[in-house]
Amino acid sequence: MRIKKALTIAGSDSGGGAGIQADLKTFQELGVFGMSALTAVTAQNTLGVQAVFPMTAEAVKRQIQSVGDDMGADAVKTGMLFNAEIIQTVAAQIKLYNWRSVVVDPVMIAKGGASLLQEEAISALKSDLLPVALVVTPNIPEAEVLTQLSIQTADDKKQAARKLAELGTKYVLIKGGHDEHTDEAVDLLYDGSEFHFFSSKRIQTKHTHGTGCTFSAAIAAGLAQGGSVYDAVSEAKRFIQAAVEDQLLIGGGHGPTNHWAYGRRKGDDAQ
Ligand SMILES: Nc1ncnc2c1ncn2[C@@H]1O[C@H](COP(=O)(O)OP(=O)(O)O)[C@@H](O)[C@H]1O
Ligand SMILES: Cc1ncc(COP(=O)(O)OP(=O)(O)O)c(N)n1
Repeated sequence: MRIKKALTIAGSDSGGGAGIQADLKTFQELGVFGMSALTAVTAQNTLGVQAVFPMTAEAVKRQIQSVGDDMGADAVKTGMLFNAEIIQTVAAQIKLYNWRSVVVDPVMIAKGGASLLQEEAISALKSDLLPVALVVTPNIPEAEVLTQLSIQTADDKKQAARKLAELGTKYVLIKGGHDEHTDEAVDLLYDGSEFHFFSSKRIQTKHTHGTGCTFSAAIAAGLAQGGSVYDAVSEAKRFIQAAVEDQLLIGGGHGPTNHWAYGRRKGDDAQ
């Protein structure tokens, strides 16, 4: 049996809801062997981020090389990268190993407001990382920062997606989790010529910690298994919907999503 493998390059969330922990749980649930290169350690729980300890760029590079030189990766996703030096190192390694199925989740700010990316690193994200991405998955505030556009309407999302595609990424997926005035959670995928909307019922809950990490990891898992971007996003949308719907109710703040829910539902459907 040749199992497919995915590498996450991201930060650690001690609370287990976001970051590397969410990514590895998602890979596991979707039948993909998960590997990791840690960019930062955060002391974090459902109440917020209490501290951030970045790794050196050299430490990040060495982890990626250990995976790349021996095991290889069928897909890669990036999450919290924290500073420009780490971003430049990660982009260079992606090029070196000629990894093509690359999902970039441009993580900037955690739900509680803590900064997970230094402001001066945004230009490196645009100039170095987005050109090597197959898919970039900003939420609305991240898309606004990256494009300097205000995003209120579906047309604004389309304009922002076009502008992001000009930076070199092949597919742009603008997530609608922050669009809280609608009853739906609508994500927009742009493939360079056409727009596709992925819509689901918005769940009224505060337990959405790690939705972005989980969603982008699920897309990477689909790509690792050889699926198209459209199919990977479709399945990731079903995965995140189930994970938000079947609440775990852990912690006193924004609790983590349920990474088991999708697999359990599929198991139930098969019976
Ligand atoms: N309350 C919700 N109900 C259903 N889906 C949601 C909800 N919140 C977020 N999502 C979905 O989770 C995914 C991640 O979106 P988002 O929360 O915008 O990302 P981030 O965590 O990066 O801010 C998207 O597919 C979005 O539509
Ligand atoms: C270590 C780490 N990485 C990323 C995030 C942000 O995760 P995200 O999925 O965007 O979820 P919220 O922070 O919005 O809940 C994080 N918090 N920690």
